[in-house]
This record gives sequence, C-alpha cells and structure tokens, in this order.
Amino acid sequence: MHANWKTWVHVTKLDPDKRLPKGAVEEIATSGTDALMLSGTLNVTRENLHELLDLVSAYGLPLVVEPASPDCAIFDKGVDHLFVPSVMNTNDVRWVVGKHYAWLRQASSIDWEMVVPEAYIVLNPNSAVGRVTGADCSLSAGDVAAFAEVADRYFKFPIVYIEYSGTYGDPAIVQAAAGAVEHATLYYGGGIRSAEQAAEMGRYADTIVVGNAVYEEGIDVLRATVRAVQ
Ligand SMILES: CC(C)=CCC/C(C)=C/CC/C(C)=C/CC/C(C)=C/COP(=O)(O)OP(=O)(O)O
Ligand SMILES: O=P(O)(O)OC[C@@H](O)CO
Ligand SMILES: [Mg+2]
Repeated sequence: MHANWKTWVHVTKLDPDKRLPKGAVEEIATSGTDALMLSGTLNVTRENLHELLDLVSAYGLPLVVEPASPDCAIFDKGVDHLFVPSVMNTNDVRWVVGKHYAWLRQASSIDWEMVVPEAYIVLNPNSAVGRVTGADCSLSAGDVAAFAEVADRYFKFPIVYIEYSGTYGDPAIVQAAAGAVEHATLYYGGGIRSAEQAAEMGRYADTIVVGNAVYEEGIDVLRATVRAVQ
C-alpha cells in the first residue's frame, strides 16, 4: 500500500462513541484536513465503527482505523490503513505486545500492507488511554526523548505519537521528542483548540491530530487548525 500518510500534516480524529450534528461530517471532510482517523479508547465497538465508516466513506479522504482492541481491527469498509498502537511508557505488557499477540491468535488473515505500527508515549494520566494502559505520565523531557529514540532507532516504529489526549501538552516535551527522532513520523495530539496551538505543536511534530475540538468547538476552529499547519 502507498505510504502517502507520511505527507500528512493534519489529521482529524473522530470517535465512534460520539455523535456529530447533521452536516458536520461533510464540513469536516472538506476542511482541508489530510485524513480521518477513527479511534477512541472507551466504548468503541465494531458496530459504532461501521456506522461511522458508513458516514465518512463517501468523501474520498484517506481513512485510518486506530483500534484500541483486536475486535476493532477491520480491513474492509473503505479503510486505507490500520494504525496500531503500542504504548512505550507502561509496565503493563498487554498494551505493548499482549493485545497484538491475542490479535494474531484469533485473526483469520491480516493485510500487513495496511498496518502501520505506532509507538505511543502517553502523557495525560487523566485521559482514558492513560488510565486504561496505566501509563507512567510523570516523564521529563529527557525521559520522553529516550522513549522516542528507542521507538525510532531500536524498534523502528514508523510513527512516534506524543499523546496528551484531552489536554494541551508541553511544547518543550514535543521539541525534545522531535530532536530524538531521526526516521519516524512524529505525531502530536492533545487539546489543540486554536490556530496558535496547532502552529506551536506543528513546529515540532510532523503531523498534528485534532480530536475533541471537532465536537466541542466546531468547524471554524478545525479549519483554523488546518490553515495553521498547511
Ligand atoms: C493489537 C490491536 C489490534 C489493538 C491494541 C492496540 C493497543 C495496544 C492500544 C493501546 C492504546 C490505546 C487504547 C489506543 C487507542 C487510541 C487512542 C489513544 C485513543 C484516544 O483515546 P482517549 O481520547 O483517551 O479515549 P476516549 O476518547 O475514549 O475518552
Ligand atoms: O482529542 P484531543 O484532545 O484533540 O486529542 C487528539 C488525539 O491525540 C486523541 O487521541
Ligand atoms: Mg478521545
């Protein structure tokens, strides 16, 4: 499969567990965002994932599913890529490799051309992903840089993802991660609600992700974050 995803600078993350007002999907799809990522930690099922895919697949934007569990790893319904996380900063091996092992034990077939592994560094302890994975979020810039470098240079993850889901992060931490990563594409996500924040994190990250703002702020804020990085 093509690796066009490496050129994306702005990704919009949609949560199958949340509702969008009528017309919102079209506005999002035509906002200039490079791709739609369908993802959430809590209450994502094959059913609500399929419903959301049916809503978004008409617009021709690249579609990524980012499964939080093996049952949400789907390869059909117009999905272009499966971005599969592993959490670097947890001591609970389930979220590093355990779920992945379980996935391969039960899957009938996996289209590896579609799979892009992501090294998550989870930094908001109050987010669903922080709580569920038991991530150690009290990391210094040096700690984050070390995790980012080991993910990039040793494990050779194609994506390193600085995840502050729900809260705006520390730009100095993202800068440290950027300095440590040589080959991987650096993602930043968390709390972006303005052009200024998008531009600030976009200085260090290759790709920024906007999620909650789509539901809580609306289309003008999403468009402003797109313009800030494109
Ligand atoms: C092996 C397979 C196919 C799946 C397992 C993948 C793993 C290890 C996931 C662990 C990390 C995780 C749960 C990622 C989900 C993506 C993510 C970070 C979504 C954002 O979640 P939040 O915004 O915190 O959650 P809500 O939006 O549900 O509140
Ligand atoms: O929802 P927000 O806070 O924008 O975070 C985006 C994304 O990184 C969540 O996984
Ligand atoms: Mg979320």
